[in-house]
Amino acid sequence: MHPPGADTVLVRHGDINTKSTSVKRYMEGLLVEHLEALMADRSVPGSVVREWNRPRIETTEGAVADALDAATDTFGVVSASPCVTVEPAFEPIVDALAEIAPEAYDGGSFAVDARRADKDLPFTSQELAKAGGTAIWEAVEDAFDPTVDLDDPDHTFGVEVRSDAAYLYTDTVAGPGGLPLGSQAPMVALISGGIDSPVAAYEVMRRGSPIVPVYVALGEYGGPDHEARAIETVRSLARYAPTRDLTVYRVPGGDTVSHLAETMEQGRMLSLRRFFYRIAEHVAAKTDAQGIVTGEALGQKSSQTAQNLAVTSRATDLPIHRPLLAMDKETIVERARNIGTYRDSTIPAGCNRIAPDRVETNGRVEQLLAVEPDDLYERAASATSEATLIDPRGR
Ligand SMILES: Nc1ncnc2c1ncn2[C@@H]1O[C@H](COP(=O)(O)OP(=O)(O)OP(=O)(O)O)[C@@H](O)[C@H]1O
Repeated sequence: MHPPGADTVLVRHGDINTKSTSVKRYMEGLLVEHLEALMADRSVPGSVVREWNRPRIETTEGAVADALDAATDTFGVVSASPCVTVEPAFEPIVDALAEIAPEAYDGGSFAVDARRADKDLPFTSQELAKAGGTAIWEAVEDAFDPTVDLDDPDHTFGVEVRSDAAYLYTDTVAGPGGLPLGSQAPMVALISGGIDSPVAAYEVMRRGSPIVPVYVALGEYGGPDHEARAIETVRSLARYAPTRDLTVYRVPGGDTVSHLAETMEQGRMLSLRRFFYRIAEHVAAKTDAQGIVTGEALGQKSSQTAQNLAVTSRATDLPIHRPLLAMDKETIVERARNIGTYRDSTIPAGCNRIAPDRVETNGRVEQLLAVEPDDLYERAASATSEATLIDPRGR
C-alpha cells in the first residue's frame, strides 16, 4: 500500500552493485534509460532522478501506482517503494511517521527501518527509529494493540534520509532483478508461441540480452492461429522493451516439416529441432546475435532428454541457451502468468501433430544422420533467406 501523499518511487538494483564503478555507472545509465522509456510508453507522468546507487521517480500522487508498475517491470530493478518526501530533519520525519501510521497500520507487529545516506546528520538511525516507533505507537494505540518486532514485523515503516530529503515508505514491491536490457549482447529467441519459449526469452532479457525473435511457420502443421499466437507472445514481451526492435523473423518451414513427416519416422522431431537451430544460426549471423535461446527443459518432452539435446545441439556451433532447463512445468506456467504471456500461449492454435506415434528418447547422432535428409541445412539456409519480418507492435 502507498503511504498517503506518496509522489515518489525509490528504485533499488542488485547485481549492478557488484560491478566496478565505471561499469556500474554505465549500467545505472541503461537502467534509467529503460525506466524512462517504459514510463513514456505507458504515458506515466514524471521524471527519473538519477542518484548514485538509488535512482528515484518523481511523479504525482495520482500516478504513483503506475510509476511503481513501470519500475517493477524494468530489468535490473530488484525492488521499488512508493514514498512520501519530507524535510530531512528529525522532527518532521517523526511527525510524518505518526501521520502515515493510522493509514498504513491495521494491527500486528511493526518496526521502523531507518537509514541515513548522509552520515553528517545530527542524529543516528537508531535514534530516529526509536522516536519514530514511539510516534507510530501513540498514533495507533487507541485503535489497536500494537507490538514491535524488529526481526519479522507485519508492517515495516522505512525511512531513508539523504542530504536533500527524507523518504518514507510502507511497502516494498519486488522487481524482476537481473541486469538492464542492452547490457549484454543480443540473442536469437526461437519462439513457438507455446508456454515455454516466451518465458525463456523473457529470462535472457531479464539478464540484459535483447532478443531477436524467430518463428518458424509449420505449413499444414501450424496455420494462421499458431503463427498469431507466437506473434502475440512477442507483443507481450515488447511491453518490457519499448526501446527495442522486436521484429519477428517469420521463416517459412512448412515444406521441410512436411518433408520430414513424410520421409522420417524415428528421429523426425530431432531433425526438426536441428532445422530450427540452423535457421536461428543464420538469423544470428545477420543480426550479430551471440546465442540461441529456446524453451526446452530437461526431460519435458522426448526431444528434450539429455541424449536428445546432445544430438540436436550438434547442428550449430552457436551456444544454445536453455534458461528453463532445470525448471518444472508448474514453475514455468507460474512465471508465464506473472510476466503476462500465459494467456497468449493458451490461445487455441489448432495445429496438427508432427510427432510420430513412437517417439525417440535415446537418439544417436550417427543413426540420425543416416536417416535425416542430406539437404536439411541447405533447407534451413534457403528458408531463412525467404523470411518475412513482422512487427508485433504494428498489429
Ligand atoms: N514453430 C517454432 N518456431 C520457432 N521456434 C520453435 C517452434 N517450435 C518450437 N520452437 C523452439 O523449440 C523449443 C522446443 O519446442 P517444443 O515444442 O519441443 O517444446 P516446448 O517445451 O513445448 O516449448 P514451447 O512451449 O515454447 O512450445 C521451443 O521452446 C522453442 O524455443
